[in-house]
Amino acid sequence: MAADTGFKLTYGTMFNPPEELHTQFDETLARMKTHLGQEHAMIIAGEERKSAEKFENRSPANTDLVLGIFQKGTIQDAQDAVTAAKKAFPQWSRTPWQERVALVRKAASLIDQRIFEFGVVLALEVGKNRMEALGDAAETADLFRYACDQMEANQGFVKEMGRDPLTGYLSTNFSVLRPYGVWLVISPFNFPCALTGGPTGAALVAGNTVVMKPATDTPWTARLIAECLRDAGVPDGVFNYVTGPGSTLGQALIEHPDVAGVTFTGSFDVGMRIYRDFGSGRWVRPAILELGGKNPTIVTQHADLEAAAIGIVRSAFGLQGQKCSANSRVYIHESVYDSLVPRLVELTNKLVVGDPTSRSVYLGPVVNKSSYRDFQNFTGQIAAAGHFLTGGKVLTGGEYDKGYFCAPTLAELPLDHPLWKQEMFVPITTVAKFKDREEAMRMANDVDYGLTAGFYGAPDEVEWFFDHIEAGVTYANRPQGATTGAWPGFQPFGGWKGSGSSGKNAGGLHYVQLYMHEQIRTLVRKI
Ligand SMILES: NC(=O)c1ccc[n+]([C@@H]2O[C@H](COP(=O)([O-])OP(=O)(O)OC[C@H]3O[C@@H](n4cnc5c(N)ncnc54)[C@H](O)[C@@H]3O)[C@@H](O)[C@H]2O)c1
Ligand SMILES: N[C@@H](CCC=O)C(=O)O
Repeated sequence: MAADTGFKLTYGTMFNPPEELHTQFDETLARMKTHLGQEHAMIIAGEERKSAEKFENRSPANTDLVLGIFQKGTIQDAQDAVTAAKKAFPQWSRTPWQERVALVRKAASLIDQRIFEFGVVLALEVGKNRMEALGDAAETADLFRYACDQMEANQGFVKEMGRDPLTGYLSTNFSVLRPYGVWLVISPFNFPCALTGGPTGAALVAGNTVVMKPATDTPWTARLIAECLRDAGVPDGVFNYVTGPGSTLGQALIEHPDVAGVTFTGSFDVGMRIYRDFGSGRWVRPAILELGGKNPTIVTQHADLEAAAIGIVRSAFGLQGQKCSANSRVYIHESVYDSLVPRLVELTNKLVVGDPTSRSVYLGPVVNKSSYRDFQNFTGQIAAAGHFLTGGKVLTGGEYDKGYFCAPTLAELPLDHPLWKQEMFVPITTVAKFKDREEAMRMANDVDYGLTAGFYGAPDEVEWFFDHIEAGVTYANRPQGATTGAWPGFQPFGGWKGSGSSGKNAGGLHYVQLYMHEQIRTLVRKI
């Protein structure tokens, strides 16, 4: 991104982008706004596929605005997509891994070339602010490249093992990682680029063929990924893009016996159901599940409170609290509570809420009416049991009346309230004080989730935090985000406990291997 400026966009660097990036975003937005509302087909076996029923993709910032018309894919479409992927598998899996790497790298470059188009689509259909939107697209290209780098660093995962200590024979052994077959990728609305593209890139590089199904709220971003793969020259049928409801199309894909593996990213409840349904096949198949979070931050009396305040507010309210990594619980040492909380409130009150494509806006709308109602329900519960430090209301009047806008909300709540353990996925964060850090750690770990966690304290407290916290991605003393903002190759992303099934993080050293099973090849020759 903006190579001539030397700027590398990550979620850590996105707060100070070069001016050129804004200019290009604005130009692309103006151009794209003139032809919204077009119809987009699915792609099955390399062909554009339309279905009888359609659905509208509307902007959550302005529900009058129809962004595009998408296909309500049927069970037949699901079957056709799996058939196409199955047919393409033998040739793709036998394509030398170096050629697969070259094609996926080319697709990554095409994402880079279209990055502002991706950014505009992500801002319009998800409601991401422009930097979050561009970040999601840039992360996707880097996830593609990271999977390619891993294939190369491991020479395609063909490794010679020990030779058997036999007399009169030469017995060689090789470990070879090989693809499974048809891989299903089901993605959530909140990172429709990285969480559709990341698993797809890894699955393809490994030699699987793919069926990708995005969330109903975010079909457009996934269509752009499909176009980049197609335009890079990935053969017909190797990837297939279908759109439609999870409960029908998604379920049909999960139940299809020819699907060899799945990566599902989404809520705990849907993920666990998929895990059980997928487990009812004829044999055990790999299911990579990336699920929800209830991410804590602990602030001790030795913390840099300004760094803590900035990091917490960024992670609590970035993307309207709709990140699996969002900082939804904050535990603060009682001696610094009265210093830190007013600063959290002050920074929260400065956040601009509005049209996510506007440069000054930090919080766009929540994604749909259901999330808007969730916010009203949760704030109702908080009003009854605790109290708001700031926020607590949906926003109305003017442009707010057309979309799903909510005030970023900080609240105090009794520690035995169920909302301390439930993922809310809206811009609400609860804060509480603690007396000693062991108590804070107990509370931090006392949830079913274990995705990300943050800590602010003295350097000699940091190892204690890392050693005791139960989470897959952990950050200490980080103003760029207390619990959010992982980047491939820097902070591979994945969860423990109810937050993830594989124990290996995306964009990391052990990820692409999840898309392959091992074959040991022993060859004996008499000598
Ligand atoms: N751990 C992670 O890396 C990670 C990342 C992003 C989001 N998430 C989680 O995702 C959730 C938010 O996303 P969401 O609201 O889109 O999640 P969701 O669970 O409602 O939906 C996720 C996907 O599953 C599909 N789906 C729904 N029912 C299905 C079924 N029966 N069969 C097959 N597919 C089905 C949906 O259409 C969508 O594509 C949050 O819980 C968040 O924490 C986790
Ligand atoms: N990878 C993102 C979160 C993705 C989940 O929603 C982060 O690190 O903040």
